[in-house]
Amino acid sequence: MRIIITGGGTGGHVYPALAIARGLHQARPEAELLYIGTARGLEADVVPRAGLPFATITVQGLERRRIWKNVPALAKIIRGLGEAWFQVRRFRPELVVGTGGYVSGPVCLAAALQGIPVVLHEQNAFPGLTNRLLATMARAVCLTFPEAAGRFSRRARLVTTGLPVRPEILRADRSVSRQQLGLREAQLFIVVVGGSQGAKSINQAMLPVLKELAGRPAVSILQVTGRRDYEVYLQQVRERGIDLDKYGNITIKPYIYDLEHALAAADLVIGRAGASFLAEILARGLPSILIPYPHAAANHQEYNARAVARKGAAILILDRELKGGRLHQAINHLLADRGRLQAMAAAAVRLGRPDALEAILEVILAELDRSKG
Ligand SMILES: CC(=O)N[C@H]1[C@@H](OP(=O)(O)OP(=O)(O)OC[C@H]2O[C@@H](n3ccc(=O)[nH]c3=O)[C@H](O)[C@@H]2O)O[C@H](CO)[C@@H](O)[C@@H]1O
Repeated sequence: MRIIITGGGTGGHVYPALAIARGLHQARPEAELLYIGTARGLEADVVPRAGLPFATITVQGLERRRIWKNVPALAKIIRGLGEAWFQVRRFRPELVVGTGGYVSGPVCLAAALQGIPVVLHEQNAFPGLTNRLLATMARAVCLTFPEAAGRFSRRARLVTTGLPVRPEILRADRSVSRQQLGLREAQLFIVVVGGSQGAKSINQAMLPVLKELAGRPAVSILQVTGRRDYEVYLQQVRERGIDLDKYGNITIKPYIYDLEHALAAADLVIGRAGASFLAEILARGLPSILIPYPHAAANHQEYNARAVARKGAAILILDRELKGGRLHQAINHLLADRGRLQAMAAAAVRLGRPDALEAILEVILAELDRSKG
């Protein structure tokens, strides 16, 4: 059995693709996999590292608003399609899985035109352009958020599966993690993560919160600032007279590699609304305050956050509202209303899809069986 996986550019497309590749490898150890990406995207680094055979094609992004601007790039688009056509012909896969990003466009199109079944995965509540264009050619589109459905053609076959979360996040044990982090039973643990790059605006909005909660025995805070802002932020914390060593209930870090322990121990999460991060906190049933990154493509993080907030699992604050002290208010509100926090956690449990990978594999394997039969 041969399967092509494609998707790339950023981690948001590459990591779900890798998770699906690993799942397929486990479910069908005999399957031969080939990952097709670009030489410039993150996939060129992480896919070979993960030990997967990797091939590249040339791609050219499409201009979304001014369609005529794509004309000069036409030669490159045609070249990419030719390369994709050749790779698909040569490998002769039984199925192609696309997780979005420009590169998956020509690969999935070439496969569909050669009569090879295609299954797509969409990570966001506002679907990406490539997946929207490919949807009707695909046998199935696996959605993370059911809210994305309205943006696809009615002819597309949509299945809500969720987004695969790394196994460490699902496995981490709450009491072990709390013990490791030195948290007391009754202490409310707040984890603040501004996305993998950090978020300056969230850091700034946290300063008055840290000032108020420093030394409060009932609360502990872990704040991840992002590497870029870390040193400057520590300086700002000191300037506010917050002595981290003296109080001991606030920890500030530039980045954490073992986020699974922090999430396993957490009672409340504050963060951006990237699809992976949301899938992680929902899979752990965590209530959250979400502040979508306002410059994400098509403002998709706001759509993600709204989908979660509408179901009662999160409080949504827009980045531009941070200056007015909304974050501080929301935190105080939740600290005073544990019932609300519990209700939000229950809503998060209902939304979480710890079985997302299995659900996606089920769709893929059913398509493989169908095309054989
Ligand atoms: C800025 C932007 O456009 N981001 C997009 C990108 O997200 P991208 O994948 O970059 O970011 P996400 O927020 O979805 O995930 C961040 C990842 O970093 C990890 N982490 C973060 C901080 C830390 O200290 N340690 C750590 O391990 C988190 O566990 C998570 O797995 O693709 C996603 C899927 O298309 C989109 O939904 C996001 O909006």
